Amino acid sequence: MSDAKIIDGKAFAQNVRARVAKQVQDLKDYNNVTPGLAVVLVGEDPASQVYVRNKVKQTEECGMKSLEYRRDPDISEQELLTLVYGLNENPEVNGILVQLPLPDHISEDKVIAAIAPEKDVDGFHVINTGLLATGSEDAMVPCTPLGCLMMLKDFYGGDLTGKRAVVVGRSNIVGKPMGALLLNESCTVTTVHSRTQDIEEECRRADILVAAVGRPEMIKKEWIKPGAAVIDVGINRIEKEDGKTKLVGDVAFDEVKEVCGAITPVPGGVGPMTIACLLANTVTAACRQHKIEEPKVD
Ligand SMILES: Nc1nc(=O)c2c([nH]1)NC[C@@H]1CN(c3ccc(C(=O)N[C@@H](CCC(=O)O)C(=O)O)cc3)C=[N+]21
Repeated sequence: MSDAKIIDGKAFAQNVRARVAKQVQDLKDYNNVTPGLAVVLVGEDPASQVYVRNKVKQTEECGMKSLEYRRDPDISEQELLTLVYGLNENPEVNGILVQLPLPDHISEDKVIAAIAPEKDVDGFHVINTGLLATGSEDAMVPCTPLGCLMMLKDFYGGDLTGKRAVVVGRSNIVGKPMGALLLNESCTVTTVHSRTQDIEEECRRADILVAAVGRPEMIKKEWIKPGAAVIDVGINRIEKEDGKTKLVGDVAFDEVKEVCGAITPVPGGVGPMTIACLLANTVTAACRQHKIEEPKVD
């Protein structure tokens, strides 16, 4: 069997961002609109800081306005809600992202529910979840699943009809919306999780396997149907023998790439696509708010 295609998420994301930059330029030139993305970061989690810095940098590189709101971890829930309400009303802000997780004393559900659904570029609001579940084009689609879908469609030449898709993990931010998206693409979708009886056997049936559980290198070669497309959403920091840390996915990349047809690496796979899709969603949101015909995202 020929070697698996290593899907270059970094290059793919660069393409998406170039397209977004062009759309932003058109919005400025023809509609006098500059899309704006507000990112809210509570606390000082170093990993979150890195993501936020990347988001801000790439937002600006695409020609959009970036607004950053950093708050101390002891901010009250009410204060955070008030900040979100203000962003809902701010006409310069087309997209709002509140970086998760939030400190324990703040209800993530309440904060997400406070975001105006049309500015919810994460696609976490129940209005958007519901629109996605009912197959509506109007849904804001969560960035990570959207990025995964774009890479899968590219690999399969646009059509996923009839493929057996197995999603490993049932989180609200990845697993569930990923399953809904693949179902909307007419895949036969199975979601497996920690209570599934024989995960390995379920996975072996998959033409498309999306791993989003947060368990380092859990998915082994024997779990893979030869030729399958494997999308690795996991980002796990593990310690090497020499004491240094490295990033690995939920998939045992080196062995799985021997049997699968295509695979995304970690880093350089899904992660960069997540940010690119956030920028694409912000353009979509800006178009909808200004009643401008929106560009196709995938
Ligand atoms: N409301 C909200 N929306 C999010 O989308 C969100 C969030 N909260 N909280 C945190 C997670 C995490 N996340 C990542 C995005 C890009 C990379 C990324 O680009 N990773 C690089 C590697 C980065 C590194 O070296 O650490 C890669 O995979 O190649 C990683 C993680 C978005 N998140």
